[in-house]
Amino acid sequence: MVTSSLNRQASASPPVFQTINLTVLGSGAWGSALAQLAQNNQHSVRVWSRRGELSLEEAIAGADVILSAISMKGVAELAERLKELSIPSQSIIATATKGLDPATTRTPSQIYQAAFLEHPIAVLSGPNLSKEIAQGLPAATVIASTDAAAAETLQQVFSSDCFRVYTSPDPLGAELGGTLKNVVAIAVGVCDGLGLGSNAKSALMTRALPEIIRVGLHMGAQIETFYGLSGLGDMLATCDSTLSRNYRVGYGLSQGKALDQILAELGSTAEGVNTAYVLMDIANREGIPVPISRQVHRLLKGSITPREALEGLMERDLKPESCDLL
Ligand SMILES: NC(=O)C1=CN([C@@H]2O[C@H](COP(=O)(O)OP(=O)(O)OC[C@H]3O[C@@H](n4cnc5c(N)ncnc54)[C@H](OP(=O)(O)O)[C@@H]3O)[C@@H](O)[C@H]2O)C=CC1
Ligand SMILES: O=C(CO)COP(=O)(O)O
Repeated sequence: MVTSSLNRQASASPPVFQTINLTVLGSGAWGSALAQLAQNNQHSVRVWSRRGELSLEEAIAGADVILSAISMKGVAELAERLKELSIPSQSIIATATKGLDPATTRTPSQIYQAAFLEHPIAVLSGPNLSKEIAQGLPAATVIASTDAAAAETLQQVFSSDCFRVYTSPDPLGAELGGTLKNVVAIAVGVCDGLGLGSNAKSALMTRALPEIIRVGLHMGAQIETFYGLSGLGDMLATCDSTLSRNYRVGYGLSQGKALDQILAELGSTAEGVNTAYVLMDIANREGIPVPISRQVHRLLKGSITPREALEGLMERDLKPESCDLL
């Protein structure tokens, strides 16, 4: 197994990296783009999909890094299946999924950490619309882990002259920034679809950030992470792009389309829908104010119209702007 300490020569010399055996779980848009990035760096990459020919056991055999990039709905079951296989404790388990588990309200990294107490766990999260990455357009991301060596190993697996990878010690913060902004992207899609203008859009995103931070701090994340690439950065990318599936969900709702129809037309994962429901479970349970996400949740449930969602936000009690983060 390779760890970053093994990969590097003495500090005076330039780093020398070894080939890593990487298994990517999930051959969707994101899993495929990440596999390609690692392959471009000459790492040895296997991709597993539940519909593919490789068994899970075959796919992970000898892997230094196992990167899960499947939709949230499969994560808990996949973690259980992986637990049944004997994975050496040096193997890094990483996740690139942006979602929350409805049954436990856990993040993917929390699910993997609970299943693999001895393994280094890492999160890959950032402003990374997969289509742009697959086209080789420049981008940056964050690999976060409490195990610095694991984060550095993954940093070298994916870094290239068009993909700049930063490390962070806050996996939960990196993951929550990427996850919770999907709900905001739905709101912004509605805002654009209703033609509410740039002032409204800017206000929505800016007011959504303390909302995300409030939840993040409550769950144990670090505040500075939310001002970085995996927080603000990902919110800007997702809310500003028609490539975002979550944005397109909001846009479709603003045009009077039914949620089922929008999701069927998308044909791929829009995690913000499930996340809005789980987020409301957390916010209600813990008493965390999340007014924007609450309106998105009501809209997704069909309890209010897009216009009513907007009115609900504009008619709230007047208050100072100062960010009441806790
Ligand atoms: N696309 C993007 O730009 C980015 C996506 N992400 C996140 O990555 C995750 C995957 O997104 P993306 O690849 O785009 O989505 P896709 O819809 O393109 O692919 C989803 C993948 O998950 C697999 N999957 C779904 N359910 C299960 C299950 N129960 N068990 C095993 N595998 C399952 C699918 O397998 P099958 O094909 O067999 O259905 C498919 O490989 C999401 O959480 C998303 O938020 C994060 C950053 C960027
Ligand atoms: O997370 C993403 C960009 O960082 C992808 O956004 P969508 O899932 O909304 O397409």
